[in-house]
Amino acid sequence: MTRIVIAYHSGYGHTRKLAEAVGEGAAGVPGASAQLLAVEEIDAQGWLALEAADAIVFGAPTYMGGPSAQFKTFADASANAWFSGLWRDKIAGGFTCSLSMSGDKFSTLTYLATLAMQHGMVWVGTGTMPAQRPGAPDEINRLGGWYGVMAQADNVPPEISPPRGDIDSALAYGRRIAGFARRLRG
Ligand SMILES: Cc1cc2nc3c(=O)[nH]c(=O)nc-3n(C[C@H](O)[C@H](O)[C@H](O)COP(=O)(O)O)c2cc1C
Repeated sequence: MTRIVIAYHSGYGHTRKLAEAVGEGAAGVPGASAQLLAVEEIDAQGWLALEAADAIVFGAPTYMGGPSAQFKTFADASANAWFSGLWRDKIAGGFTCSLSMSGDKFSTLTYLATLAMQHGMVWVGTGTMPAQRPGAPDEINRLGGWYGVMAQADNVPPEISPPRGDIDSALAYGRRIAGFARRLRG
């Protein structure tokens, strides 16, 4: 079984919707399993799950132009795994959600990729074609993100926003990550 762990923080539930979709997409690939890990609650079991993973997908909301402080606390704590090379050669990816269409989401994604590179992981982008109608709420990759999944949520409950297109983007990304993990890690 190829193991995909989605290590995410979500303050108000919007990024969690993406985490769930990435997990659903990944778990739908034959031979793959997915586990969601809320990084602000991580314990010894959680660190072991990350160590055993074939792929880790990082998710954080964009707060003040970067990943949330809770995610950064987790990233800093991952220095222990870094010292021993525990995440080396694992597949990696990332996603973020913010209020504005841009909102400096790219800054968050580049940070997540940098974290993966520091750990010696292999980053996988979305590989998605641009939306036919950019910005349309039901379109996959409506915001044109290739580094990782970009989502936008209005200031409403997560059941309403981010819209279908962003959820579908996260589903497709989960499938892509699991596919790579299957091929490269077995
Ligand atoms: C402290 C804070 C900082 C934020 N900074 C940004 C920002 O830089 N860009 C943006 O577009 N939205 C920003 N937002 C809005 C959030 O990114 C947005 O509400 C997102 O959907 C929250 O995701 P979550 O529910 O997973 O926490 C900020 C929200 C908070 C609470």
